[in-house]
Amino acid sequence: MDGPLSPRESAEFVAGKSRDVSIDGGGVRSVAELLLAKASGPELSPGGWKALHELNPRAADEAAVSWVFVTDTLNFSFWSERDEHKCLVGYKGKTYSGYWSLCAAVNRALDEGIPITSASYYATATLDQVKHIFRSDTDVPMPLIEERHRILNETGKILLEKFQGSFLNCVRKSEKSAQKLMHLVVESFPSYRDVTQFEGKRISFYKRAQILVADTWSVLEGKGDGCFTDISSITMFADYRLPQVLAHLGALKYSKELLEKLLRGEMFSYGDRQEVEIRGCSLWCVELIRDCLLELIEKKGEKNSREINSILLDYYLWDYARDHREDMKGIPFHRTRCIYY
Ligand SMILES: Nc1nc2c(c(CN[C@H]3C=C[C@H](O)[C@@H]3O)cn2[C@@H]2O[C@H](COP(=O)(O)O)[C@@H](O)[C@H]2O)c(=O)[nH]1
Repeated sequence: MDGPLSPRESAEFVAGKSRDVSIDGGGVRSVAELLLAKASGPELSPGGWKALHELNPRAADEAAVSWVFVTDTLNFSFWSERDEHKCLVGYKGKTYSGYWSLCAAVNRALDEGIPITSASYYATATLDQVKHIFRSDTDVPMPLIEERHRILNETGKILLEKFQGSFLNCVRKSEKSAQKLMHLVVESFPSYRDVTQFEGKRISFYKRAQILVADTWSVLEGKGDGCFTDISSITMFADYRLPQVLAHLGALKYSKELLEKLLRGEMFSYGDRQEVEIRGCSLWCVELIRDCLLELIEKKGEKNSREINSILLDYYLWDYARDHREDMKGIPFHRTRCIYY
């Protein structure tokens, strides 16, 4: 059987048939103009991954790559039923929520001498050990902790069997191709298989596999084993924050019916038509924003020394969503509980 459409093909296909989500051309342009002002700044450069985020590894060695692998293996579903009542992790005097609570818990475990980034540890870690590592400072635990335990054991066992326990070995098998690495990850690790159906076609968004490739590129600073020749073929990562920020910025529009469902906080199942439309249109929207931004840079005559790609746009927009949480309160995010994003 043929594989699913690629994330980019899937997004174009979904956007072309979407009923409840649409992309606003004017909004796309205004986001591109917002990004143009940042095009030569640190936020839109690969170095921003380390410079702007204190929890990310400083090094570019095997341990740092292992850190990226374990965090991106668990990089899903942090939203809480009530935003004022959520999992929080205190680390080195700061309190972290959402995705950053995961990273803070990983760093806290390492400081406590727990080898959470070693496959030989997490392949057989018990549920109690995993609950301890990802413990919350509030009475709200990290969501899906049992699934996180199962995925850690499954992924650790496969990494030991197929790649001698080192994700860097998996990276090296990709021969510096981002696409080869993405497909090797999806073929090897079941929890990364973010694939569903839409209008009779098998489609993929591969959100965690793509962000894993992107974060590997970032932690290795685009050099050596991380010098992927086709890194710009990786698309944005179809999570639940990017749609929210794209709607907030006017680039994504929801039908009245869908907006009312979102505002009621209704749950969506992974693969529901409207959930797929939100993810697919968001992904396609960022592709259009990138195209528009590259045109604006061209027109400005600015020789853009660095290539702007969808990864850097995604990172920027995700960080923007974090920094503008208050302004975005009125724009809901879609609530799906799953292990894929
Ligand atoms: N599209 C996209 N989705 C991303 C990320 C990241 C973390 N990357 C950062 C790390 C280093 C880089 O510099 C990035 O700044 C997490 N997520 C997703 O968001 C959701 C969590 O959100 P909240 O509940 O607010 O913490 C959840 O689905 C998670 O999988 C990203 O970059 N892009």
